[in-house]
Amino acid sequence: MRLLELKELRVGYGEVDIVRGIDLHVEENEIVTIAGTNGAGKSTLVKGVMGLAPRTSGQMTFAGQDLLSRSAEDRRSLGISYVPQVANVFPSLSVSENLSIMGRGQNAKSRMDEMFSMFPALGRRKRTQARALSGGERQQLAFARALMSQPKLIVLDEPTAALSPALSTQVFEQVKQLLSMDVAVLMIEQRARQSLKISHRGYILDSGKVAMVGPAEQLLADPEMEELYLGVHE
Ligand SMILES: Nc1ncnc2c1ncn2[C@@H]1O[C@H](COP(=O)(O)OP(=O)(O)OP(=O)(O)O)[C@@H](O)[C@H]1O
Repeated sequence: MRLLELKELRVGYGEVDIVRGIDLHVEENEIVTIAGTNGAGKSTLVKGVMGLAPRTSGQMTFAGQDLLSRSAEDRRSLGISYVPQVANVFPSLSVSENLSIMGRGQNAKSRMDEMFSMFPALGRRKRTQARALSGGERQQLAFARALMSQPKLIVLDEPTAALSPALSTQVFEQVKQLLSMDVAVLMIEQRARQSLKISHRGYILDSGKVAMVGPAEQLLADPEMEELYLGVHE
């Protein structure tokens, strides 16, 4: 089933449209990469999806329900979780506290236990303040927080941005594992090659528009893609 569907989406600040008519979709249990040039509008696009941009127009549905008319909070309640690039954990709270404040209802405790089995490093550091975690552990905590509400789609803004190549490889492995939790992933990445390798499909943005789109293996094999959009960060 088609989860997220954007048609002719435009997102802007003030007078200017940064995202200028984008069609994009994410199916259930699919990993989709958004890559492209600096300033192409990748973060602005996902802020538009999450209801965090000042001006958004076009069509946007989630599991068939209109998103544009809903608040950011309602969008999360429908089953979309967002992991921003920065400020994605509370540094002064412990690992457990970071998770428990995201949990709702009676399932919160068992969901936390699931998170600790999925991310054993967090299970070993339950009482540690988030600010004392390593970069990789902090990113795991950000994922775990986003998963607490049992979303159907998780939106990641450059999850490997501040990480070494070795830690980035670990993060990509963890993103792949999310599929086993029945979660689809929409991920912005500068490390486009690595990201496409674990994705089903990709969208390459340039100046607020989709420059290239297709199955990940097709994009990886495309000489134009190689020349224009790959290789800078790898
Ligand atoms: N809050 C804002 N107000 C006005 N303009 C903004 C705002 N945030 C971003 N922009 C502008 O929107 C354009 C696209 O930014 P955006 O962060 O979406 O690009 P990006 O593709 O995610 O880039 P990067 O890969 O560098 O993170 C940039 O020209 C940026 O200056």
